[in-house]
Amino acid sequence: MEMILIKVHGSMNTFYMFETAEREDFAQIAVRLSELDPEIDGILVILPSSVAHAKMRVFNNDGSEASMCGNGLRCVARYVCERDGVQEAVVETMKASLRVKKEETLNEGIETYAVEISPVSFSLSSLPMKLANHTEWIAKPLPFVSEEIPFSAVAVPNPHLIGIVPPELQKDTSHQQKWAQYFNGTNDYFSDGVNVSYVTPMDDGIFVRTYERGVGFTNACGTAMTASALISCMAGLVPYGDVAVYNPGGMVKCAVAVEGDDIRLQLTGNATYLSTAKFDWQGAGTDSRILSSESLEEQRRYNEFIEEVSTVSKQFV
Ligand SMILES: N[C@H](CCC[C@H](N)C(=O)O)C(=O)O
Repeated sequence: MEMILIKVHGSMNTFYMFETAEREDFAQIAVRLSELDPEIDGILVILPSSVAHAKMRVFNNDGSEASMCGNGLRCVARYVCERDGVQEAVVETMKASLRVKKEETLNEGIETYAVEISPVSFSLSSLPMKLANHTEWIAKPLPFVSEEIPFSAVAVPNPHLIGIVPPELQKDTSHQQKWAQYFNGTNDYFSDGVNVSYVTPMDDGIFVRTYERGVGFTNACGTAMTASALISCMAGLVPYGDVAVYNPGGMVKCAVAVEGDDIRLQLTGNATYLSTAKFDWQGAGTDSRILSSESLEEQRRYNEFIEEVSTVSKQFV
């Protein structure tokens, strides 16, 4: 079966994206494509929806399905808005139908979209995370990991464990890698794994590096950056409102608003198309191949953008 794929990225978190009808083998397609193209972090599947303009399903490189993907949703938002000739749309995801909209470009020539990140829950059962005698864990060290790093557990709705760390733990990623690999293997705390982010306050925002469940270290994780912005506002590290979040793949803006129990999060950033590809899918266990691919020449502009913003994060990358 021949499929037309678009290779896309949000903050250099890179995926193959395609529109199709519901099928049972998306996990196997994700695994095969990640074998064929080591640059990708998963796949974004665009499906019909009875309640929204479209439905998005997300599969990590290891074939596991995620309930949300912030960087990916910006790319799906662009596809749906351009397909339907609209500036705003609604995209159905596993746990919620989310508002998306085209924004003024971050920089001319870079397509930019804003997406709602929701629902948000601090209840450990929503990750899930198991900690005896606790139902939440916010801004406290996990003594078995470190006495110095305040960790927070939050679902947006995919699961995130977020630590506020000094620059030294950004320059040397071995501490983050050790614990992220443990929490995504056989462990006593996260039965479904967890995305692990280390956050360091900067002059005008925060720097976030994420070890993603089902993938490993990525250039950026949209849900993680947004959750990290929320945690940083709650810790008083940055003011509520628009938070600049720097990452190895660039920079995004996360809008954080909290009124009582009402938490509203919005992620704004690029939605870049890298190339189109023809993929011959013959089913799992076969040697399905990418038959051809054609560059779309948008990356040059994004590289210039990274040059500008990476003056901040260059010290950590
Ligand atoms: N690895 C994540 C899914 C991808 C999310 C990330 N790419 C993002 O942009 O939010 C998980 O298993 O929850």
